Amino acid sequence: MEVRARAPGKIILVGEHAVVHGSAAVAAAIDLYTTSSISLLHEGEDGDAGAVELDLRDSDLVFSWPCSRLRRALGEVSGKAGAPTPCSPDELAAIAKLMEDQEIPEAKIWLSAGLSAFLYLYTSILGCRPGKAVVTSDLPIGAGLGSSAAFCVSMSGALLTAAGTVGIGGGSGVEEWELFGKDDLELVNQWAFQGEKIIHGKPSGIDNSVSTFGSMIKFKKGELTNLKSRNPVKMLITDTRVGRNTKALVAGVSERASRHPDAMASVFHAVNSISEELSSIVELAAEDEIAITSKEDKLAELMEMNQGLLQCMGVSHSSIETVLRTTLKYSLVSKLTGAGGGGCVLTLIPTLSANIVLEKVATELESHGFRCFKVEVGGRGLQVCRG
Ligand SMILES: Nc1ncnc2c1ncn2[C@@H]1O[C@H](COP(=O)(O)OP(=O)(O)OP(=O)(O)O)[C@@H](O)[C@H]1O
Ligand SMILES: C[C@@](O)(CCO)CC(=O)[O-]
Ligand SMILES: [Mg+2]
Repeated sequence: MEVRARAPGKIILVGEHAVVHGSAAVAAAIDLYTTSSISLLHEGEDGDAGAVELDLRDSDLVFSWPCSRLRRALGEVSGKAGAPTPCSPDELAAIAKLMEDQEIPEAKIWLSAGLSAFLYLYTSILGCRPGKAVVTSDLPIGAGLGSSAAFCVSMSGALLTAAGTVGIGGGSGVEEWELFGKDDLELVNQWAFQGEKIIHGKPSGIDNSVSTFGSMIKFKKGELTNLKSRNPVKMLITDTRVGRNTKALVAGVSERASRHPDAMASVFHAVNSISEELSSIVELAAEDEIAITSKEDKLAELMEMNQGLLQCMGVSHSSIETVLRTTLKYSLVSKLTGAGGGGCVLTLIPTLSANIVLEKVATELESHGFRCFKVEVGGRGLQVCRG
């Protein structure tokens, strides 16, 4: 039987990078998903132990590891029902060796981090038994919208469901997306975090948490607060199409922080204040204590301040600056989202802004070779379907 799980990408409204260093950040799920499916296969009758296959549909690439090869490299891992054990350096080294068997095209070498996270999650949860995973995604990969987290959350959700560790009903025979209970979501989130560690190095956990639980959240030092938002914010997203890598950008900010500890501590402190203020504005607006236009003016100013501090951290990019300058011509405020260094930029769309302005700004941005799209913010997290 096939199990499918889908997990959303995210935007970070304020607080990226500083959140890795203990500041608060605010993030929200978006309506673009990564879907992972798992089908368990039977071992062959002629002593053939079968294989673990990963089909990355969007990249048109299929990877396969014979189970006998996995057992030789990783030992007799039997799969684990409970909380995850972090991937040890020895296990990581064995997984890196298994990557060498695969022919990853040079232009897609960045996929190896995702493949390593997959092998860790698959073998840790299901052991070295044969099976087939298929992944598709609406998200641009490596562009700041949490593609790595959506990959790890959807894969962990599908694997744990296939293992029978987390549960949804037997299914009504009609294909429909179902939600997990809170304890099951917590478990999926813990596994996804371990996968994110393989891809990001030192993740804060904000991306996998918002992808798992959905909605809009404040996140600080592993603690998550749900932010009720009655009038969801509207955002235009511009993908600069400049490739970047979250692991390298996070490491770069940490290096800057060790070169200038006092100055960077002040930057992180300022970001924390911005995130705290933004989350209380979102909550006040939900209770009708503040008018929508006043809320949007404040959000815009806080996002602008956060962008300045992200420049201080060294994670802006000339393509991001081009988006900022272009949207400012139309009195719209923007900031990078996710790890920066290229990738995606958010532009706050005020409720009263005219469609014609949006069309003009999007046309001008696209004339620079960027790609613009609108997203719904604050929707559902992980969902599962037994096909
Ligand atoms: N659908 C997918 N299939 C395979 N690998 C994926 C997929 N989505 C993400 N990945 C892995 O995650 C990596 C991108 O993660 P990275 O953290 O750098 O960017 P992001 O998650 O899109 O942005 P951010 O972390 O800033 O939100 C890819 O290089 C790949 O290894
Ligand atoms: C840059 C970062 O803050 C967000 C990436 O979406 C990294 C993290 O928190 O893990
Ligand atoms: Mg990521």
